[in-house]
Amino acid sequence: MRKARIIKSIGGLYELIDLDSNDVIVARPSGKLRNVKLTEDSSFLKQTTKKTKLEKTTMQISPKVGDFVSYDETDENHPIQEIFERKNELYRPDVANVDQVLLIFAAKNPTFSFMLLDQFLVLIEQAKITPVLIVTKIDLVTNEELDLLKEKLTYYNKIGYTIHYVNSKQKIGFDVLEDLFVDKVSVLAGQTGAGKSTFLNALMPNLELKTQEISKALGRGKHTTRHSELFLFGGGLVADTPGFSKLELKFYDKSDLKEFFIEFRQQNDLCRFKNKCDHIHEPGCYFKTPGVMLDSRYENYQKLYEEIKQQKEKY
Ligand SMILES: Nc1nc2c(ncn2[C@@H]2O[C@H](COP(=O)(O)OP(=O)(O)OP(=O)(O)O)[C@@H](O)[C@H]2O)c(=O)[nH]1
Ligand SMILES: [Zn+2]
Repeated sequence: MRKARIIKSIGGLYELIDLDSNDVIVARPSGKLRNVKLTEDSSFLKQTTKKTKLEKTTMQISPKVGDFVSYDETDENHPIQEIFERKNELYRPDVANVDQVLLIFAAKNPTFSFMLLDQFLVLIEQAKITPVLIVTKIDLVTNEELDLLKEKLTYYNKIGYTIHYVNSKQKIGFDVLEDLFVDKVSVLAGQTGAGKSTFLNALMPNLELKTQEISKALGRGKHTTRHSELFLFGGGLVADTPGFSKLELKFYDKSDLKEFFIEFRQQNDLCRFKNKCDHIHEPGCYFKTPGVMLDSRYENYQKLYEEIKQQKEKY
């Protein structure tokens, strides 16, 4: 039995990369595949069996792109035997075990929106993936405007997010990005026109991806199915379609939102109400102290909280 990762699924067949040899293998799922062990902390399990007591459970899932699997190398069909536990999974694109979402945001054209950023971050945190913010088109703003933007974004550095600033046209800011993709599965996200494909193109000379593959890599091909694919890129893998195109926040309870604003999680002990606090109306809540949170970030939290509350009241 050998270990591999699925990079493509085509009509019941799978393309795998063998983890030891790096060979590309074509495989079928085997009849035995039905039983897959998922452990307690699998997000998949949590969603489906929220209220029941979680035990090591056996259930049927089908292989998908990004999955780590074992396959039988002695059989010519290379049947997939087992799918290993997923650390996370996305549905659009349909990829498991994503390491990072590269959030592509333009400094200008389209206008930088902090609300959009905070919404993206909630969704990415909810999916248990690491976001990396790439601010593109820094050549389109004045130095003063860029400094102002950077100053605000320092807050996001402070709470633990990585940010890079680039001009993809003149390839400025790319020297530190050489290892960005190495050994990772990446999904790009960002508004239309934010500069996703130009960014990948600017990385291309070092990373040897052909132009054709880039347009394919960003879903410019004729995708009629929901199939997805991972491309070798920069020593790692990149999903063929951008993620999080729909920015719909789904929450059962408004109190769940605070889990995905990471500063609440990190500094929870500083709020004297601890877990009982939604950091909204509670007088004396630490996070309402001026200067603790970036103003726009706290306001966006309040707005999103209200939105969830109102959605719920409709039903
Ligand atoms: N000046 C400048 N223009 C840029 C930069 N990055 C991208 N652009 C331009 O912005 C426009 C949109 O860039 P794309 O790379 O096509 O954006 P995208 O995110 O792939 O867009 P969609 O495919 O619609 O999702 C193009 O005209 C690019 O030339 C940059 O760093 N500086
Ligand atoms: Zn509080």
